[in-house]
Amino acid sequence: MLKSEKANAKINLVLDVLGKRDDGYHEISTVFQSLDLSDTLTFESRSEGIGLSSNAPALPLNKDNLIWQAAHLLQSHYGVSGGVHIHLHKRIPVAAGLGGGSSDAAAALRGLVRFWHLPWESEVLYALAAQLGSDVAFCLQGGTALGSGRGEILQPLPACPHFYVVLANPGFAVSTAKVYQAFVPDGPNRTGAGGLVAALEAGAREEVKCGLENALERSTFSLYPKVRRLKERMQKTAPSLMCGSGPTVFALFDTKEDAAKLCEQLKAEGISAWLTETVSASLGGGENV
Ligand SMILES: C[C@@](CO)(OP(=O)(O)O)[C@H](O)COP(=O)(O)OP(=O)(O)OC[C@H]1O[C@@H](n2ccc(N)nc2=O)[C@H](O)[C@@H]1O
Ligand SMILES: Nc1ncnc2c1ncn2[C@@H]1O[C@H](COP(=O)(O)OP(=O)(O)O)[C@@H](O)[C@H]1O
Repeated sequence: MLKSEKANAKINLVLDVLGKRDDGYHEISTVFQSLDLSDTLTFESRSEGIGLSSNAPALPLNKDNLIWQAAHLLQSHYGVSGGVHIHLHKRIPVAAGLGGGSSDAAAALRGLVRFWHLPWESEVLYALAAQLGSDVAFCLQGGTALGSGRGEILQPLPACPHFYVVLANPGFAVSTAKVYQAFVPDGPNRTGAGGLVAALEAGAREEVKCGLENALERSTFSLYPKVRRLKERMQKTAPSLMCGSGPTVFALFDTKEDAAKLCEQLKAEGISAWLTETVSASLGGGENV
């Protein structure tokens, strides 16, 4: 029997960079939010090893793929003797600030726990997630959460009010490591995550829109001025922010009609755009197919 698992994209409603650590990572404070836009992983039994296939030609189908790494970590930790073939149906743009690779890795962990009939041991899974990448722990749970440390320490937050979300991508990939490297602190005047957390606690949707902030924008904008122009274009219509390390920009809408209108306008201007929406926790959507 084939089994499948959804891997949802994420955005950061706030991303504050607090400083550089001795291990080379940056200490951050971020509000993660899952989106409905997702990849799908399908699992099929095989006698040994880990096989990968995908509809995305540019992605590695070997140990460089985060799905392979997640499967390998789980197999080794629990001494699983059988193998698996995993097909990735990619819809989330790659290296776009939407956490696609991290979410695929988290979906591989969730899906393979069921597929191999392993126990759901949260401590083990979150430790494996943190080894795979800073965003993988959030992608394991999804919904709305406050991330600290390098992003892997999570605190639950009230679910974000529902928004339709337009994503626009300028058509090139951005290296997360390069963006963090280019980060220069901007002094003590940062708002940080506090305002947005308060807005979520009050369920105040207008305050959520006003609280959007991403400290990595300056680095990415200086490396890729086209991303700044894309944000300025979107900001004319709705509250907008760069996703993670970029270069995708998102805009928040109350109505599907208004979101669809911007999405169509962007496409008419030759910009890749998607219409999606925020989703609350309980990710996975695993099913037998
Ligand atoms: C910027 C964010 C915001 O959610 O997302 P993306 O733009 O990648 O989606 C994350 O912090 C990215 O997390 P993730 O993509 O998992 O990064 P990792 O694989 O752990 O790290 C890639 C590289 O980014 C840098 N890095 C990452 C996280 C962090 N807190 N500080 C860092 O300096 C390090 O140079 C690291 O080698
Ligand atoms: N399953 C995967 N899906 C996407 N990217 C992957 C995957 N496995 C490894 N990668 C690598 O991870 C890097 C970051 O991709 P991605 O997670 O999509 O972006 P971001 O970190 O900007 O959210 C890319 O360079 C890509 O080659």
